[in-house]
Amino acid sequence: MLLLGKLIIDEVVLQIEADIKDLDRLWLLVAAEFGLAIISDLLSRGISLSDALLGDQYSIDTSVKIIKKTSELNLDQLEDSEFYDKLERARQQTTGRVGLMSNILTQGEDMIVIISLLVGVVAFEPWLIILLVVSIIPTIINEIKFSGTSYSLARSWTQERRELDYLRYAGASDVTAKEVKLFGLSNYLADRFKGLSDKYYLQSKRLAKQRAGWGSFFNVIGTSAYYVAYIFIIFRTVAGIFSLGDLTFLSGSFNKLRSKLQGFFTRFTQITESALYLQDYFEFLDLTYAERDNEDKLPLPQEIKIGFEFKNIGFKYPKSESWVVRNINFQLRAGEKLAFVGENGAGKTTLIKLLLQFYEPTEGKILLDGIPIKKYDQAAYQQYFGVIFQDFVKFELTLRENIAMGEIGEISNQTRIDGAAEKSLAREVVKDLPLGYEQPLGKRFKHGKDLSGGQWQKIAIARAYMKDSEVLILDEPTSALDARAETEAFQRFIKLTLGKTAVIISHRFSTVRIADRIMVLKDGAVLEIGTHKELMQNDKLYAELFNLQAAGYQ
Ligand SMILES: Nc1ncnc2c1ncn2[C@@H]1O[C@H](COP(=O)(O)OP(=O)(O)OP(=O)(O)O)[C@@H](O)[C@H]1O
Repeated sequence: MLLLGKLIIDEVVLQIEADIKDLDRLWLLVAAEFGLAIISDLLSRGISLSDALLGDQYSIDTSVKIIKKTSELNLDQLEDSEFYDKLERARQQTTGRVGLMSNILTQGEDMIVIISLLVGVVAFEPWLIILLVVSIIPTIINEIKFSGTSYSLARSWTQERRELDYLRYAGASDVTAKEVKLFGLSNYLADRFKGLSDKYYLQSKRLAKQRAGWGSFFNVIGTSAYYVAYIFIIFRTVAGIFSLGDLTFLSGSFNKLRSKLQGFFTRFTQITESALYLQDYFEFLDLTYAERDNEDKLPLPQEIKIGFEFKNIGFKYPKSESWVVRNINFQLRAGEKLAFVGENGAGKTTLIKLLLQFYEPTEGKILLDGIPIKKYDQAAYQQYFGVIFQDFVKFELTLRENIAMGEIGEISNQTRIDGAAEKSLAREVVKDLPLGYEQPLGKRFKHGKDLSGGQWQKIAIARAYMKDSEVLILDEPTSALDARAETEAFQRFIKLTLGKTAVIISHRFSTVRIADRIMVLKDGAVLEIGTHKELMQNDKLYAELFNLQAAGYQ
């Protein structure tokens, strides 16, 4: 287009001076420039379109990959703060990294322009190239230096950024709103947020100022070089060596070349920066998990014959020095309902996590029908259990989805969902909701309806009933249920799980006494185990706690 511009100007000057005007060539040139303008516009629109589409695809793809990867990892990795840093950095890559792709394509495009312009400039005035090089080198060095530094700063702040996210959430979310208002915490949280973010702001401000300062300085050098070239071209034009067209072509080419070359090298540093960020994403995808060799895995027994046995189990959480449980020996017999009782922090939930193979015991082993549970395929083994944890998830999805999460493949099986809801007393909840099973739950989305703690719990229990699992584990499943519902829920539970193995963790002794046997944990060790009657006769901690609660009701 620059060249056509030059030719048009030269032609116009020629025609002004000519006695007999022939404008054919001029129109031809204008038509060619018009054609080029249209093509160039179409091309740039095509590029923006493909950028946008690729961007969407990329962000969908990376998000899905991150969700899948997270599910592959072991629980100890998920509970680790380093993991969260990696996840946070990877999550950031789900948006905004598309630039890398379009940047690479733009490099190709610019390369063509640069080569054409170089050829043009060299043909007219080769030494202009030296000026050009002088003008852009400082800018390149500046860019390379600062892009690395800004990446390092962003990376070293991952922890703090997570903390900022958390503070923002704590200060402004429906979940925390009640307490934040009541205890007047908003100023405290806002100040903490501001204190921390100000520190980051100061560091990044310093860097941004340096970058801008040096950038402007080097830009002045570049612009000066351009003007030296420009003045030289003007002189040559006035002297009649260059035509008016040459003047516009050369000054235009030089300017364009400078900005294109600058852009070319800046983009290189942007590409490196993007690649550094992208490296975080790949690092996350490459996270390894202690893969168990799946060879020689035994098939799970169709039916539990003997039961589970904890043999001399001791466990420390990763990165922790203290034993949470130690010297644990007990049996969970096939078909029995065993209750775990113990003070807060005694290790009840931890034993469940070990039973489910979320963690490996530090000492000892757990057997199923006499065979160490490690010998079974882990995924199949975990399918054996229907579990409701005390901190079960309240999915802000529909009621149907919330129940079906127990066995998601059966989401359309109405009989199964009805059955599960019936068993867990969740039917009463469904009846009260205007949209029934299709009712979105929670406050986050349109038409969402929040439930009471007990209603959520009934739905969570339904989730456990969705699956026809061999072993049921209920970790404080009825803590939020009213007295009548709790009794009813437990009587149903006992009836429905007749012949099935189950573990119940509860602090309510009225519930616990229904179990076949009760295991009392204290400070990570088994204090006593037996039937309600036996433990009462034992007259130790169980009897003491039972009487304490019973006395409270009198
Ligand atoms: N992921 C973890 N990492 C490190 N320590 C943990 C972790 N989870 C629990 N603990 C510690 O292990 C101990 C036992 O916790 P656990 O949840 O098993 O107790 P619990 O008997 O179920 O208590 P509660 O009745 O309060 O539910 C506690 O001291 C707790 O601090």
